[in-house]
Amino acid sequence: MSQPILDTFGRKHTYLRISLTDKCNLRCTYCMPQEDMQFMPSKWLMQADEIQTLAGIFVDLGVEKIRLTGGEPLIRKDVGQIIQNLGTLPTSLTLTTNAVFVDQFIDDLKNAGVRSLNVSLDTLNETTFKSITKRDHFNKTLDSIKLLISEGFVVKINVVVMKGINDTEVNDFVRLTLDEPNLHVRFIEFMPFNGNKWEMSKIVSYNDLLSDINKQFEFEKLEGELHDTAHSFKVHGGKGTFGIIGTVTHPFCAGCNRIRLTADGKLKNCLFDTTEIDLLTPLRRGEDIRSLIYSHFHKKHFAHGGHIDFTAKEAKADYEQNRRMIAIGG
Ligand SMILES: Nc1nc2c(ncn2[C@@H]2O[C@H](COP(=O)(O)OP(=O)(O)OP(=O)(O)O)[C@@H](O)[C@H]2O)c(=O)[nH]1
Ligand SMILES: C[S@@+](CC[C@H](N)C(=O)[O-])C[C@H]1O[C@@H](n2cnc3c(N)ncnc32)[C@H](O)[C@@H]1O
Ligand code: SF4
Ligand code: SF4
Repeated sequence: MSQPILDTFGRKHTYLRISLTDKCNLRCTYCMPQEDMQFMPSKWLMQADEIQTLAGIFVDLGVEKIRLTGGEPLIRKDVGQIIQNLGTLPTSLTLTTNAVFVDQFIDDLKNAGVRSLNVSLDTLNETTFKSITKRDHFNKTLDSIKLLISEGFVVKINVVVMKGINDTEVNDFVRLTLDEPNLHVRFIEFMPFNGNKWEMSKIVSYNDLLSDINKQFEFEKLEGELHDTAHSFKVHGGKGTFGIIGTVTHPFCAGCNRIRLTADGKLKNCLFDTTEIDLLTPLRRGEDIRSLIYSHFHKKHFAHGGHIDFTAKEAKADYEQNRRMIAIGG
């Protein structure tokens, strides 16, 4: 194996998130705020064999876990093949998905050794689902989650909590975990991206979430790893867990091990860093991309592309120039 991907803070980057597309069948307001989005032309996208070659290089540089994301990874026509190809690499493979099309890929997922999927579902109310996602797929999403669990997968539900939208449902989500050992719920603090009308006052903070949950449940904190996005908790007597991803008030940058590859083959060293570099063109030209990868991570900032506090004026200027979440790969 080659040298690992280190930054100047000594963080080792072992977790690769590959975005397969910036397209999606939903229109979640916090992620893709406009209905009429301009998507990347298909010819810009990494092809299945290029994804496999790039992933292989990252595995050689120490990547131990690959997550497919997007946009919606499961709307890509060749996703079944991509999953099967990546399943041959010596890493764990997983996906973050809205799950609407997951029933078509159960065998591909099993054959590729996928054991756990993260599924976005922000509400347990059909009307609220439609107002957040602008689409009518509530029942299909719930059925997909049930199917995944019945097929033996571990499911983590991602809930972006927004004040006045879905914050009254937090304890209903926690209740779902009580009887199901393979179901985990993570509440996420709403983050700012270009055009998503983020304001600090719209987030429900880590502390507020915990005190809300504490009104109905007794729970204990679980041990975790420094690189975990979520702090996890277990309700006394419960079987599953709940977690809080405190992106804004409890950032987890100190343990960051994340590498991002956008659907058009750009390398991002941080979700919020705008200085991405192109890997696809040099790969197509047969050039050595390892040195590009090392040097890009050598320039990585400690947190959030250089800003700890999202409310600072400079941070706002930066996140407004950043890609939308959908085009980064969440
Ligand atoms: N600030 C920040 N937030 C992130 C990052 N990666 C993921 N998130 C947030 O965490 C949420 C959950 O991400 P997932 O795609 O489910 O993956 P994960 O939490 O890294 O995955 P596991 O810990 O493997 O389950 C996302 O929806 C983002 O809101 C990151 O690098 N930085
Ligand atoms: C961009 S989506 C891509 C994968 C897939 N379409 C899905 O929704 O799971 C990945 C994750 O990013 C999260 N996300 C998107 N925009 C966000 C924001 N503004 N703040 C926090 N999380 C966000 C979503 O909730 C989802 O869990
Ligand atoms: S969060 Fe996922 S499902 Fe929702 S618009 Fe973004 S990419 Fe699509
Ligand atoms: S904001 Fe950047 S540094 Fe912090 S955890 Fe996310 S990718 Fe890593």
